[in-house]
Amino acid sequence: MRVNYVLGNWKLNNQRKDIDDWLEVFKHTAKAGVRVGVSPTLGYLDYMSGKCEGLMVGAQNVSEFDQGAFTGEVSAAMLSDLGVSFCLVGHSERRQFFQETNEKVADKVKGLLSHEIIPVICCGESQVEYETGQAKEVIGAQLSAVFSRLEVSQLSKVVVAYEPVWAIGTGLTATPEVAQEIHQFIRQFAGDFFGSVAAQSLSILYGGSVNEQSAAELFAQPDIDGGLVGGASLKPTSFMQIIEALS
Ligand SMILES: O=C[C@H](O)COP(=O)(O)O
Repeated sequence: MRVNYVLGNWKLNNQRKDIDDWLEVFKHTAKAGVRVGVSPTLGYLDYMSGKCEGLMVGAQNVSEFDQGAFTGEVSAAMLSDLGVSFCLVGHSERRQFFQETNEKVADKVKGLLSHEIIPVICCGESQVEYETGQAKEVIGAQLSAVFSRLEVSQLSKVVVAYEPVWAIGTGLTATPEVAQEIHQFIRQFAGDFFGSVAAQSLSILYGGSVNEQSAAELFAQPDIDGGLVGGASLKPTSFMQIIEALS
């Protein structure tokens, strides 16, 4: 049985007062097999830690380096020291604006695993790649860089998030059928590397304009194991309804 996740990505939003207001409203009752978390910006990780029972705190990025003269970076060891449970890697905004390559993503995943932080490996195609039928090829290249450096025993310790770039922040959610087709492809692709039994243990989340209206139908798909939620996670009531949709 796979673990299901609903993870919020607050991106470059929410200062202390906003976090206090969010936590005031957000209520969460733990459900078996479901993990819930949010990722504030780096500066507020410590502030968020331990503020809400059953709510994991995650980071949005990590350095591929352990330590040294790398101004402005934060290592996996430091995230672990701050009590971080999961960390996004390879988010399309980092690939697009911060030159995060497939190889860097693979290095980051290795570093996070060595500190027992769950890497949430983001992948997904651009609009042009989607329209020209290249989605699977692009996602395959993104994931093979990571999978080729993992042991089979590590597959259940990572999470993959499929986030079509054209659906992020646009209000254009992929249809449940389109999302399911790609999730099924990702699971088969993992199976080619690690075997089909191991691939069944891989949690694959969908991200891209998930909201309280679209969540239930997406999460009902057999290979969709929850969501990575951006904009809607900033509103605690919406985020709670999205969590409720995962039953
Ligand atoms: O990490 C989250 C994704 O970028 C999705 O963002 P969104 O829900 O605002 O489209």
